[in-house]
Amino acid sequence: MRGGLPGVTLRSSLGYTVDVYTHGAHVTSWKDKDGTDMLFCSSEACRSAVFKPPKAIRGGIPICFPQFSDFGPLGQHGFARNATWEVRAIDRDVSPRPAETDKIILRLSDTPETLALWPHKFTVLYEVFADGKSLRTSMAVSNDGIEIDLENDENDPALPGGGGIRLGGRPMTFTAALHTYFSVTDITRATVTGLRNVEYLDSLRQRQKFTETTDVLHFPEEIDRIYLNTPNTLIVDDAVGAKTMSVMKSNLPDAVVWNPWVDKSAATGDLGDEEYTRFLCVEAAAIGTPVTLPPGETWDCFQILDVCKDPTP
Ligand SMILES: O=P(O)(O)OC[C@H]1O[C@@H](O)[C@H](O)[C@@H](O)[C@@H]1O
Repeated sequence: MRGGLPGVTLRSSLGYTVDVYTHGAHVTSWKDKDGTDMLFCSSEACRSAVFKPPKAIRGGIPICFPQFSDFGPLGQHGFARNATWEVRAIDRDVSPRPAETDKIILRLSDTPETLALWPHKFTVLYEVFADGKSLRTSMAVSNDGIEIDLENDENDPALPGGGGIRLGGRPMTFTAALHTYFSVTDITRATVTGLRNVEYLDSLRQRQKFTETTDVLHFPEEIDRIYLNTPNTLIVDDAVGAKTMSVMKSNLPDAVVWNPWVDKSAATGDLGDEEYTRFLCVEAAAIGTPVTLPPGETWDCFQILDVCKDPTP
């Protein structure tokens, strides 16, 4: 694995491979059997790809949690992408249909460092699943802020009110995104379909709200938008390389569409000057309405990335 970091390569029954690192629970590639990557990852060749924790990896699927962008007091995109996650399970060909599934489950929970930044006890389980051509990533966030009131034991009939467990933790509120960098051959020829009539916040215009008028979105310039309450399936078309990918998302109502274009690429240390031409971020997200999770409860989401049309050889 790059940078000598710990990680695994998942393999699907159709010969697809998916690289996952414990640093950031970061998926960095999703390749077909011919080695074509559906995801972009900044290349070592152009002094980019910094695989040095705690810096987040540029490309693949960074996890933005518990904060998207600057929507709160934490650092940009929260701390999950900078943290080292624990491997909970690796499932290699153990299903009744051999070679049908190959997955890893990673876990992140509060530490003294996260509690100093974000005062909540939590667990995130993140599952990456290479299934045929598709790549499924799912996340379950639990609010572990439960306090058992030992003074109020339900087995003690002498206590007033019948006793019981008191949930003394506080609700926790967060925003999140699966910040997928799709690989495209030429950004000026790539498109995203499925956002017509969807309202968006334009991050390049003080996050003012607009409504998308076009069904097939093209990219002739920088874009940084948070589309709110989108359809659950969006299509990313590479056009030139002729590969077409879909994003199917659940419990992630929003979608960020981002490409930094010339000036911001040049100003981004871990991105080659020309690399903006080769990716398009479409990020399944929960931003417009932050998630508020009561103590003891769990919130789940997932995205399934699929190849609708194979790349031209
Ligand atoms: O450079 P970072 O922190 O990885 O963020 C990349 C981009 O991430 C996108 O999700 C944001 O909408 C952009 O505003 C931001 O520039």
